[in-house]
Amino acid sequence: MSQIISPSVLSCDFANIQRDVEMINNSTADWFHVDVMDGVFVPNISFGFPVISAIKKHATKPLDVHLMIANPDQYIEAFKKAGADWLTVHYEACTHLHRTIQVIKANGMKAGVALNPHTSVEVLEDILPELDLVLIMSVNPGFGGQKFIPHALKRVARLKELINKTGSSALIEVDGGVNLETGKQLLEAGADALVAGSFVFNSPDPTQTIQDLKAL
Ligand SMILES: O=C(CO)[C@@H](O)[C@H](O)COP(=O)(O)O
Ligand SMILES: [Fe+2]
Repeated sequence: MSQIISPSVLSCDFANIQRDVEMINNSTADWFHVDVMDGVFVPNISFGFPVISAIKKHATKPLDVHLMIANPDQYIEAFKKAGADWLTVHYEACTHLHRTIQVIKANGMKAGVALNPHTSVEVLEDILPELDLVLIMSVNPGFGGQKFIPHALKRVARLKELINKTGSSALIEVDGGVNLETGKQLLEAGADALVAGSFVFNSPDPTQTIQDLKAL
């Protein structure tokens, strides 16, 4: 199976959101990466339910929703209603992570857990068989366009070993500073899915850039 490419709509032109959604529809991208930031868990605010619903209305591919919010439990059902297919919460934002995962799945979504750059992948060992996805942050969350933190490569390799050891079928997704160079290294380390925001949307031909990432 080739890698999953999930362009981050955080970097799209919000005045032309339908155009950018159609671009992703017509590209070789697999998912839409949708970053939700609340100004509490991360020092930035992105967008909420009306924007996600608007994206869902036009998207022909699954929405991969990355919640950078405190108390995500409060909103799980609402994200399902807005159109999330994959819902990823941060380990650092959840006190009862196991319960949160069960509730996401009970609401008919795939369940993911994101790890900040400082959080050891080993903290997920015991619940890996329950997870559909682990999102390794290769930048500190909150902003697009940041520089890739190289230790993400070792983290992906360690997580891959744990996934194999526990018999989990979780996908490894990586988010932050992904381009052709870091993307290639991440795939070699064991990543299954790459998120790319500024690299796609700041390029002269986003459709081709998505294709280039898909062809790595
Ligand atoms: O979750 C985040 C940032 O917190 C990301 O999904 C960004 O949207 C990725 O942007 P680039 O680093 O690819 O520009
Ligand atoms: Fe993200």
